[in-house]
Amino acid sequence: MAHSLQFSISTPSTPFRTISKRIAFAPKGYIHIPKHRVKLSVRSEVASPASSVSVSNTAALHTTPFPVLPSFAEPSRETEAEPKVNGLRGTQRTKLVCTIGPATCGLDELEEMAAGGMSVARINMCHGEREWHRSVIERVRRINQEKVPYDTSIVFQDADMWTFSVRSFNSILPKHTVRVNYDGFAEDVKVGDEIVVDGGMARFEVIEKIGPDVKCRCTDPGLLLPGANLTFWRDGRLVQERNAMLPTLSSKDWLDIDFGIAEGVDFFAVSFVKSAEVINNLRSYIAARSCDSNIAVIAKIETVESLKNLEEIVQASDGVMVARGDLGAQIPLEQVPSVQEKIVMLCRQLHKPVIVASQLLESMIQYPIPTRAEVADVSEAVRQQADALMLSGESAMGQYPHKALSVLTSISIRMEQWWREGTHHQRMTFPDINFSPYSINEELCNAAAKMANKLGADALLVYTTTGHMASLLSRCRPTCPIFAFTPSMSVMRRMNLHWGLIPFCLNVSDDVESNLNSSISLLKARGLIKSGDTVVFISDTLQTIQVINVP
Ligand SMILES: Nc1ncnc2c1ncn2[C@@H]1O[C@H](COP(=O)(O)OP(=O)(O)OP(=O)(O)O)[C@@H](O)[C@H]1O
Ligand SMILES: CC(=O)C(=O)O
Ligand SMILES: [K+]
Ligand SMILES: [Mg+2]
Repeated sequence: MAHSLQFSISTPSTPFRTISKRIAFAPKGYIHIPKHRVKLSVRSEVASPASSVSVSNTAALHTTPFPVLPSFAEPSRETEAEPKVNGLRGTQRTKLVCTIGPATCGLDELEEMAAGGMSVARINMCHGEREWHRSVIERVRRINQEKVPYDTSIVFQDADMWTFSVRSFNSILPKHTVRVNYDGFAEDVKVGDEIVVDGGMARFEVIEKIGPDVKCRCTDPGLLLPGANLTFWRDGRLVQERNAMLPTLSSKDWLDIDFGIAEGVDFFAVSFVKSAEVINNLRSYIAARSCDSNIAVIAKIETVESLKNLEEIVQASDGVMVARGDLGAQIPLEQVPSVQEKIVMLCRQLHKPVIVASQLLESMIQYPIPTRAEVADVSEAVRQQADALMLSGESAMGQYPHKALSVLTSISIRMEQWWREGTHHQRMTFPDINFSPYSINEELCNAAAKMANKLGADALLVYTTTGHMASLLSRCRPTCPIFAFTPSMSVMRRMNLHWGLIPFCLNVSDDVESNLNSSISLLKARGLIKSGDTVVFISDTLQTIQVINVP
C-alpha cells in the first residue's frame, strides 16, 4: 500500500499590516481549561462595508496520502506489483481533505483516516513544530509512530477583565492574559474598540492601554481556541489595516515554503490571498526552486479583498479553498452560503478544483454525531459538486476524527447517488475556457463525458501527461467514474484533489493498443470494471474518442 504525500501550505501574513492576528498560547496548565465548550449564539455583524482585510499568522501546510481502501479483488499476475505504486482506490467522487493534528497524527490514526477515505492530509504550519510537521509527512509516507498532546482552549466569562499583550512571556503567562502575536496590536487598537474573537466566538471592549498591554472587558462570553483570529471594530466597522500593500507572505512563510519544497509536498495553500500577485510570485518561486517538482498552489478565499479580485485569483491559482472560518469573520455570516456557491461555480467554469472548508462538522469536535444542520451544510457542498470537503479541528484535535470522516464519506456517497439517479439537476453549461492550445482537448472531453452519460457507460478512461486532460473531464462531472492514467507520480498525486478522478500511475508506451489493454486489465484486477462493461477512452496524445466493450 503506497502512501503518497500531498500537502499544501497555507500561508499567511506578515506582521504589521494587520488587524486580525493569531493569538499565541500560554503554556498549558496555567489557563483555565474547560471541560466543555461554551455554547454561543453567534450574531452576525451589523452589516458594515468592511473593506479591510484580516491577516493571520496561520500557515497551513497540507499533506496527503491516497485513500488506502480494502482490496476488492486479487491482482492478476501481470498487475501484481501495481497496487504497491497506486495504493487501493474507491470510487467516491467528492474528495476529502483532513487537517492532521494531535488527534490524528499517530500511525494508527493516519492509517485509519486513509482507510476511511481521506484523499489529502493537510498540515497547518501555524500549529506544531517543524519536526512534528516532518514526522507527520514521514508517517503519511511510511506510517510510523509518535503522539502529540491535545490543545487547550480558554473560556472567557462575561465582564471578566483580560489583558491582551504582545509581550513575549518566557515561561508562564500571568493569569487572565492572552498573548497576541501581532506586534502593532497595542498601537492600532483604541480604547472603546470592540475586539471580536473568530467572527463572534467572544467579544471584548477595549478599556485601557498600558504600554504593550491592552486591558479589555468581556462583553460577550465565549471561547478562545488556539490560533484564534482577532478582528477589531470601531463604530461598527472593521478597522482598516495599516498597510494593505505588504506582500501576503512573511519571512516565516517563505521558510515554510522552502520546507514544503524540500519535503516534496503536493500542494501549498496560501492564506489571506488578496490578489493574483502573491500566487504568481509563489508560482515563479516554486518554478525556480524545484525544477522537477510542480507543487500546486491553492488560494484560500477568506478576505473581502479576495472576493473583490476573485476571478483573477482563481485564474492565477491551481485551485481554491473557500475558507469559511475567516471569511465568516470578514463578511456577514448570512452572506457566506451564497458566496460559497458563487466561488464553487466560478471555479468550475474556470476549471480549477475547489475545496469547501471549515465548520463542516464542528459539533463533532465534541460529540459523536453531527447536527442536522451540519448534515444539511455538507450535503449542500456535495450537491454543488465542489471537488473536495475539508475537515479542520474535527480531524486535527476533535474527539471523533474517524467518525467525522465517515460522516463526510456517507453524506458524500448518498448525495452523489441522489445526483446520479435523479433528474434533480440541470447540467451546467460553461463558456469555453479559451486557452487555445487546449480547445481541442476541451471539446473532446465535453463530448466524451456527454457520450458516456448518454451511453450509460461504466467508466471513462483518460491518458493524461500533465493531468490537464483528466481535470477537463472532471469538470464535466460525468455520471461514471473517471480512471486517469499518467506516467508521473506527482501528477497522479495532484489529481487526487479533483472531483471524480481516480488516478493511477502507469508507464505509458508508444503502443496505444497495449496501453489500453494494460489499463483495462489493471482495472479488472481491482474489480473497478468487469467484462461486458462499456468504457469510453480518450487520450491527450491521440485526440480521439474510443468506445470499448470490456473483453
Ligand atoms: N499541528 C497541530 N497541533 C495542534 N493543534 C492543531 C494542529 N493543527 C490543527 N490544530 C488544531 O485544530 C484547529 C483547526 O485547525 P485549522 O488549521 O483547520 O484551523 P485554524 O487554526 O483556524 O487555521 P486556518 O484558518 O488557517 O484554517 C486549530 O485551531 C488547532 O486547535
Ligand atoms: C480554512 C481557513 O483558513 C478558514 O476557514 O479560515
Ligand atoms: K479553520
Ligand atoms: Mg483561515
